[in-house]
Amino acid sequence: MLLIKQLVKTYSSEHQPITILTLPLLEVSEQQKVAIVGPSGCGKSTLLNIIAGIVRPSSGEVNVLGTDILQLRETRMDAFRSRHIGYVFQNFNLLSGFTALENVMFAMQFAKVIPQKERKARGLELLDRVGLIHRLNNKVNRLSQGEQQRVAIARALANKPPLVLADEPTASLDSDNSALVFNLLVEMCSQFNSALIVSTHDIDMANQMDYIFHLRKRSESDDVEAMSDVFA
Ligand SMILES: Nc1ncnc2c1ncn2[C@@H]1O[C@H](COP(=O)(O)OP(=O)(O)OP(=O)(O)O)[C@@H](O)[C@H]1O
Repeated sequence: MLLIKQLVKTYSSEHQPITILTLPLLEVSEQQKVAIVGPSGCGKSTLLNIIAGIVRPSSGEVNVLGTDILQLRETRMDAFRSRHIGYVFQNFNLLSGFTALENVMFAMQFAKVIPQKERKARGLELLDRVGLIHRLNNKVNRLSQGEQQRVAIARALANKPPLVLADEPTASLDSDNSALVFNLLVEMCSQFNSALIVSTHDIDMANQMDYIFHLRKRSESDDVEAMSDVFA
């Protein structure tokens, strides 16, 4: 389902390039649930954005569902993502001028995986599933933070994606909503047979996953060590 090999992400800075992520190997199988944990700045969001094809790595291999996504140009990557990957962001990333139902429907219209005549029924079913059937015609900017994240979960699962990514999906929520939203995300991925990769600082949430992947924050001494390996 997902295979990452020898991944490196480097950003250029004023003085010298800074490597913020190195990842020799990460493999996720179908329907597996994986937590990515690590200190702030270790590259969790960057890793998820690389898997989603939003950020390009400096080197390495990223294979999603048998496709080498680094070979896809931007428009083909957008189409691939919309069909195969659901993404739940920390700050929801909903279209604020539109209703809950419209947000879910737009995802289906763009991907064209769900036949047109089934889209409305599926949107209603998903919003019912996340407990928002009474809010479906409300503009999302009028919804509470927890409600907005539940719309985002419904949208992420709208196209029955085999892979769902979630970047600290409960970071903007209070503790009651956090548990509710996280459990909903996990349950819905199980229900729709989607693999889930979630970055989180919350160890209780990470412990609910099948596997915890620890990312270490890189330090300047890592680069010095790497340089001395090269010159050894
Ligand atoms: N476009 C960019 N240009 C330069 N540096 C960047 C860029 N994007 C991210 N970084 C740096 O890369 C590092 C990793 O960032 P990232 O957001 O992936 O970390 P994170 O583990 O998700 O952090 P947090 O837990 O705080 O959200 C940080 O030091 C960040 O400043």
